[in-house]
Amino acid sequence: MANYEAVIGLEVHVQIRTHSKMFTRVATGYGQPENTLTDPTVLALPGALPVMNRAALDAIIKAGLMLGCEIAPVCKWDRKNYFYPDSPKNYQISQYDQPICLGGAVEIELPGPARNLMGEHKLIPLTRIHLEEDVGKCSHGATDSLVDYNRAGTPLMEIVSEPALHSGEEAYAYLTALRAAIVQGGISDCDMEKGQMRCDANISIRPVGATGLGTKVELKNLNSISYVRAGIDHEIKRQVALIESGGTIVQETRDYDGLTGASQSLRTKEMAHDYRYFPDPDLMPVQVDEAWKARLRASCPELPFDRQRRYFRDYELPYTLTSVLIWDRPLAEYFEAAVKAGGAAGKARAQQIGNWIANDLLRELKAGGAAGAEGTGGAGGLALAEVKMRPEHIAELVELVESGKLLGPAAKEVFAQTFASGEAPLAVAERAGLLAQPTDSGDLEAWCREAIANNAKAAAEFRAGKESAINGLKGPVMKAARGKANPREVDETLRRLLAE
Ligand SMILES: Nc1ncnc2c1ncn2[C@@H]1O[C@H](COP(=O)(O)OP(=O)(O)OP(=O)(O)O)[C@@H](O)[C@H]1O
Ligand SMILES: [Mg+2]
Ligand SMILES: [Mg+2]
Repeated sequence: MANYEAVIGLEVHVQIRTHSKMFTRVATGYGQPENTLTDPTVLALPGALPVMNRAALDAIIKAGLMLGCEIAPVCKWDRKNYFYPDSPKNYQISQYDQPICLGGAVEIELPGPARNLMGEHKLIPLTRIHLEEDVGKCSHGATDSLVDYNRAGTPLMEIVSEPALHSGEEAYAYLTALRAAIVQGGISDCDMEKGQMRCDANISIRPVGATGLGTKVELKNLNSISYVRAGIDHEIKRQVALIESGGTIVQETRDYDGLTGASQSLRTKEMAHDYRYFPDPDLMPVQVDEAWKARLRASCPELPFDRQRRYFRDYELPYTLTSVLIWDRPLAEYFEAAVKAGGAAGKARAQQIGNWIANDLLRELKAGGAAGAEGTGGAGGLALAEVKMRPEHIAELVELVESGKLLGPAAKEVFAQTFASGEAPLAVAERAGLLAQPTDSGDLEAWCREAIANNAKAAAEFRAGKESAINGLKGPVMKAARGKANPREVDETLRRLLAE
């Protein structure tokens, strides 16, 4: 293994979330009764003609702009000819030599040395992104086969990477980042279980130091990001073992079974299709002008890693907290709304605000039963939009804690009640008697003087410059106050008396 380097390029197919199909107005959908989402165009009845779906074009241009692609001023449609029952037209409309998006890159993060440390970032260059139509679905029985055309004609974008990945781990990071960008851009939900995102991995190996490319093997049917990682690592080992035992790699397509961890050949190069691409005479080329691009550019959200850099810079958030927030756009926007609601103090308290969201709010969301939020592995459970606790409530809660009006356990209780009812934190705390008792300043001063007198050593240490020695005095004061004193007032009073 040490003598070989793996080279991997990924082809990722993503179904664009549109109401209607790519070239006709019949609805798209999943889980409907078989062959109900069809019409003469989908079924390729004689005389039916395709009409482009502008929403699908908008979505792919947006994806291209988010990933830094060049948007071709003119692109065209080609027929990819092959016969298989899942494509009733006998060809698939795709884009061959003039795709709509060229170049671009996906920024990835590899696992860090520890969970709380950021890993290495890399830019994985893209070759192209083009638009095509999805095919139907065949189910093969023992003696017969059935075909369902509901999926046929769904807008599908194919994102092709350069052969620039080198391990299953890198492919995993690439798919994670790509999926987040597409989901956060509102282009697709990328649910792999529903086939909304599918990945083929092209894998070759070469001696370390070589620059040419080895013979590639294409792995198909990788239906989860973890299976892609496992399938690639398995294929790299298989190729190295084959070469080391004196064999040669044949160009072929293999099927990797994520459950058994084994792969088998589906077809070799000799059986590869000759697609006889030619321009589709029924469709005009597409011209994308500056105004069209500008309109979509304005709708592009910030990419997760750009958001993370902004959180480091503006709020000095710790890495672990940012990596909870950035992968789920509604969650990140909720956090930013809470910081904003905190006004001038919000920015300084961004970390406390983030902690309540990442720990307490997410725990409640996950425990909730409603439909998933964004599907990026973030919130899950209850959707953020349905939550009664609003961002301003988090800001108010943090303000109460920071000003010493709410102590730890009481703050948790207020959180639980606000989450359940949507009643504002201050109102909850007042009604339930959870506010820290305003201590009589005379009492507080007396307790503090007593604590200083009874703990002369700690007092002397503090006066000599040992900052932490003050904690040794707070305990006795709190005890005298039966835990009800405002910690900030205790701190201030002790400091004032110690400075006398
Ligand atoms: N020798 C190689 N080793 C690893 N990856 C490769 C190699 N050669 C090409 N690739 C990668 O394989 C992928 C080829 O995808 P592309 O869609 O261009 O062609 P294809 O697989 O022949 O077409 P189809 O869409 O019909 O499957 C790209 O991601 C590319 O980076
Ligand atoms: Mg391809
Ligand atoms: Mg391919």
